[in-house]
Amino acid sequence: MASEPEVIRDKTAMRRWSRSHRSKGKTLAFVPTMGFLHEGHLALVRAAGALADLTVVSVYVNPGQFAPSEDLDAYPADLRGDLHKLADLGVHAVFCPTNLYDYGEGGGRGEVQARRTEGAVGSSGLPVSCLEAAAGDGSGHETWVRVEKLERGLCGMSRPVFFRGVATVVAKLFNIVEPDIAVFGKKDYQQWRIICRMVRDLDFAVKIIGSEIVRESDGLAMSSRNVRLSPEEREKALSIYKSLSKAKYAALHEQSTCQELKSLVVQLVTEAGGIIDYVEIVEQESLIPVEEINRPAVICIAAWFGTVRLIDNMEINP
Ligand SMILES: Nc1ncnc2c1ncn2[C@@H]1O[C@H](COP(=O)(O)OP(=O)(O)OP(=O)(O)O)[C@@H](O)[C@H]1O
Ligand SMILES: CC(C)(CO)[C@@H](O)C(=O)[O-]
Ligand code: BAL
Repeated sequence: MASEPEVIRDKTAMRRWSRSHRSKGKTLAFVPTMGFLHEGHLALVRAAGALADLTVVSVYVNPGQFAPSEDLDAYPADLRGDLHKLADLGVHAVFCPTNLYDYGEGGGRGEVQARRTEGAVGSSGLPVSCLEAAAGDGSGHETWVRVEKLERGLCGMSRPVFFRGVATVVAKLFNIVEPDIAVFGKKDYQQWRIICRMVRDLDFAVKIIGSEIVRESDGLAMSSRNVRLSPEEREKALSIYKSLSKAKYAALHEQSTCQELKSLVVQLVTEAGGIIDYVEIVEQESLIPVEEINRPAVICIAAWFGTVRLIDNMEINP
């Protein structure tokens, strides 16, 4: 039986753990997560395990990437279950920080929720996340990492504080864990590209690996949020995978235009009962919208089923 991972809650202790192993010449692979782990996460952990001597997984639901109107308080959690799964995979340390932001976090998600303000823009006119809402607008944390162009489109349109929150917390986690390698899922395609760009632009000494999307046997992309779908919504949500697959086929075999491909996805998901947030076809690296698929592209979607917003994508390599 694999030994239990060390559970580290304090950021100074995490850095100490990492440095003590690195000083002995060990390499470290890191998988940041928000917990409630499923096979998609575990695939990243296995990939990480094959790439370095030691694997660290973080479990942290980051208030800095949720707007007050979003689903921070509804985000599922099961730390005990997560630790069992990670022990089975031989993970060495699990970082569940309680003091990542030294202020404003108080009792965690409950306290953030209790002091939450409405909307995503504070009195200063600047975007406000649940982290700022909890600390009092304008006080506490004020340094944000922004990947300015890549964060604008796709999920950045409807989640205005999301990517600055993700880039900032990942920068903090990299500074604390000091990994050699970090693994991200391509399910969150824009997030993966943003982290690659941040690492390049800010010279983080971390190699970023993008890991393929893991799907349920019927094609639905695994996501912690799937647990919040009713059985009927779960069935309807399959339209995402089905429509992306049809669009990819049409792109490769029927010379359809991007407009036709996007309309096809919108139509199939809407007919199934989903509410479209966006459907876009973009270049794989720059995420710039394309009119024609004559170079590597990716078709990205976000859609609501009931109160659950799901994202998915499919790469198209002509
Ligand atoms: N189905 C999947 N396939 C591959 N990677 C995944 C999958 N689901 C999540 N990941 C990756 O796991 C990491 C942690 O993601 P996170 O904890 O937010 O899980 P999640 O399932 O994406 O949750 P949600 O979408 O509900 O926020 C991210 O790099 C994400 O891309
Ligand atoms: C990368 C991440 C752990 C940052 O909070 C989160 O956005 C996620 O789980 O994808
Ligand atoms: N997987 C991305 C985390 C989020 O949606 O907040």
